[in-house]
Amino acid sequence: MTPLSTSGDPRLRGRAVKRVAFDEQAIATRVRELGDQITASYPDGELLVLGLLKGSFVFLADLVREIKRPLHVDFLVASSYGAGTVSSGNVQLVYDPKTELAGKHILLVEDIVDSGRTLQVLMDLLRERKPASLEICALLHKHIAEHLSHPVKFVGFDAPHEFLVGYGLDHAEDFRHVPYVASLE
Ligand SMILES: O=P(O)(O)OC[C@H]1O[C@H](OP(=O)(O)OP(=O)(O)O)[C@H](O)[C@@H]1O
Ligand code: HPA
Ligand SMILES: [Mg+2]
Repeated sequence: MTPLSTSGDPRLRGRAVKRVAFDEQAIATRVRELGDQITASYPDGELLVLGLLKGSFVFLADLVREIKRPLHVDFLVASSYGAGTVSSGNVQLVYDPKTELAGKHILLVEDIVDSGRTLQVLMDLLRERKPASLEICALLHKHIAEHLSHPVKFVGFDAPHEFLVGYGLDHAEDFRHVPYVASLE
């Protein structure tokens, strides 16, 4: 972990950051590696990258620019944390993509896998749409999910067991625009 002075960062609303888990440079390097891995993994055919909002919006924007093959992008919106720091257990699908999924290679992009409840609900739903393949790419994985029926094929970083913010991740909607990933005091 990088000890870092973020006390003067005006994006933090005066909240103290306990530590920076992944800084901008580490994230950029890892996203480039993930892009290369994904580029090399897919055969011909239609690749649809499905971003899970809101949390994945920053990661998705960086990641797709590192995937060197044709692809389309669409989004899902799901929510279960609200203003809390633990899953409510109630995963609400707020927006369902209109794009046809049948016969396409679907890559679901997540910011973080924590309890795994979000992925469990969404993977069951997406599988029913008969894609040619269905895989997950997550920037962060806490490796505490007990009931994930589908392995996460592409993982950016193993994440510490702390509540993290930044690079798309929020606490009560704050901090999504912070360019590094940090844990809060
Ligand atoms: O593995 P889990 O315990 O289900 O947690 C992971 C999910 O929780 C967060 O979403 P949130 O409900 O906060 O919505 P958001 O993406 O709009 O912030 C996060 O962005 C992931 O999608
Ligand atoms: O650690 C986290 N931070 C932000 N959002 C989250 N959603 C699940 N886990 C987290
Ligand atoms: Mg959230």
